[in-house]
Amino acid sequence: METDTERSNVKIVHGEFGYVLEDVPHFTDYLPNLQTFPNPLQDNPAYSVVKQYFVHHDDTVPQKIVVHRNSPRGIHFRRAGPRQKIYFEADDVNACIVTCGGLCPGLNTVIREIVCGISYMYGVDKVLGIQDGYKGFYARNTVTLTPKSVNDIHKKGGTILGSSRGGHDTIKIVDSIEDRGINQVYIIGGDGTQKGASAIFEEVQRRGLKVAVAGIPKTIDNDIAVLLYHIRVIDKSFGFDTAVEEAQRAINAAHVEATSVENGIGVVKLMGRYSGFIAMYATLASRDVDCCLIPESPFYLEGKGGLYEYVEKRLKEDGHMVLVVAEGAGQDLIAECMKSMDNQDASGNKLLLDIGLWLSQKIKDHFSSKRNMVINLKYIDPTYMIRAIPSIASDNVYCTLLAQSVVHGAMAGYTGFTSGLVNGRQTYIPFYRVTEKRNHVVITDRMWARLLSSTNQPSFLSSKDIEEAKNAKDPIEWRSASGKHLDGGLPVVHEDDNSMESNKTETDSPTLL
Ligand SMILES: Nc1ncnc2c1ncn2[C@@H]1O[C@H](COP(=O)(O)OP(=O)(O)O)[C@@H](O)[C@H]1O
Ligand SMILES: O=P(O)(O)OC[C@H]1O[C@](O)(COP(=O)(O)O)[C@@H](O)[C@@H]1O
Ligand SMILES: [Mg+2]
Repeated sequence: METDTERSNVKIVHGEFGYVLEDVPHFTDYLPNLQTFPNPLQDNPAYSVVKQYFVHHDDTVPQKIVVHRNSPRGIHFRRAGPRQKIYFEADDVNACIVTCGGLCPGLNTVIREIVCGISYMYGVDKVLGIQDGYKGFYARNTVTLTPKSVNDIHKKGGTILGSSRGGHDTIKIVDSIEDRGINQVYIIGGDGTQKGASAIFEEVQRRGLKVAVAGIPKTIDNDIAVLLYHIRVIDKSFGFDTAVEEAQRAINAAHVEATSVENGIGVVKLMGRYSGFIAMYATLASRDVDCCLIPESPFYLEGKGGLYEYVEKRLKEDGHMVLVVAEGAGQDLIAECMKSMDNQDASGNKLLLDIGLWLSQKIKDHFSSKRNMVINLKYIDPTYMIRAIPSIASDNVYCTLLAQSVVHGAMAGYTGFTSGLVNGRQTYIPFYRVTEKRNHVVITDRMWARLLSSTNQPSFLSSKDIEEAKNAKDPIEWRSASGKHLDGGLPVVHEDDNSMESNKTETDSPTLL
């Protein structure tokens, strides 16, 4: 892995008492003597009562908010928001928006708010929608987006622009950007998309183009990492709250089914290829779940402390149970039973075997053949229903903040950045921080302990596992040390420095997500 000093476009500013600013690239880094313009917001009636129109050039947001008396001030990110000087005149802006990867509630809200924000705040009226993801740059027509055409789209699920996996061809994409005279590119997508955005930015910079490339992080799985020394930076991604809310309906149905019959078991599969955040938060929110299984925490079926034993205990005590399983959980167990296919989708993501169906069948077989018990198991797979709905109110507000922030950043000449919420403040984060690793539930962290104490389920960890997890250099990826790779079977790359520090800080991190 590239270190910070080897990376291009790394802008680190050091200050007193261990203050560090991880700054984002700006046009002026590679295009000197650009003309600037006064920000039209100062004449905008919406801002007329705001005491301070513009973000102070020195405003930064700390990544770490729990500090000790003598600890250094640590890493900061540039605060998002309108700047006094901007690098585009309204008539010169030719913006485009693209959505890539899997669906996520809130995509249309982000599109709407970029179009409305850039139009109402900056007077820009040329915004193109790129259809069907990255490949749309060179293989599809574009659509014109206006505040009128996007007015109601936040009420619909999905993305009005369409999306896709695969098809990222940096050269063809940047050729298309140049040919169309586009000078602001807004890219909405997950971890793969942000990697693609970073490649586009590098190529744009190499060609010396005055084109702002800005990302808006999207992931229903909450697996966009933005890790600094193993501490999560972005609080959460949009659509996540909606997904957790919608998952409650499936869990509730499973609970009703399970409580209505003798020895009822409700199994609900939720999305989460590599990260079990939706399953974890849906479980914590619901209180009807007796067991939550996620990719980060290994489990086993047979014997003492195993899943079968726990299911039997719950049935004997309560007469029913509800089990939530994230789609990436237990893949090592299925692979032992079935010939692993090792297939990938067009973007290179591993195609998973269906844990929900497999586990349901295993439980049925166990109780009928080995325990001679009659059970009634109902399996619910609401995964695509959850991500196809429009976003709920809190996510809509969040999408608006992300969209307006990203527009302010691009107008101010920042580029190669993703907008993100850090400790409740909107910030600009350099691409390389978003693309380094995936975000995972840290099972040595307090949040997973909270879940275990809420469901009262076994941890399924042996004392050897616990020791390994606690002593792992990287608490997020400890399973890889024991040969169980979370990230699609690929070896996980570790950051070697600061790992001891990370052990301490991650455990103390109060961040919910
Ligand atoms: N390492 C990469 N470099 C460039 N583009 C990538 C990379 N990984 C994924 N992409 C592109 O990003 C898009 C979305 O990626 P995908 O993994 O499907 O979804 P998501 O961004 O939601 O994780 C696809 O068009 C894919 O080709
Ligand atoms: O849309 P597909 O190709 O069926 O893939 C399903 C995957 O998409 C997701 O919903 C979102 O994944 P991305 O954020 O990587 O696009 C995952 O939870 C799920 O594993
Ligand atoms: Mg992804």
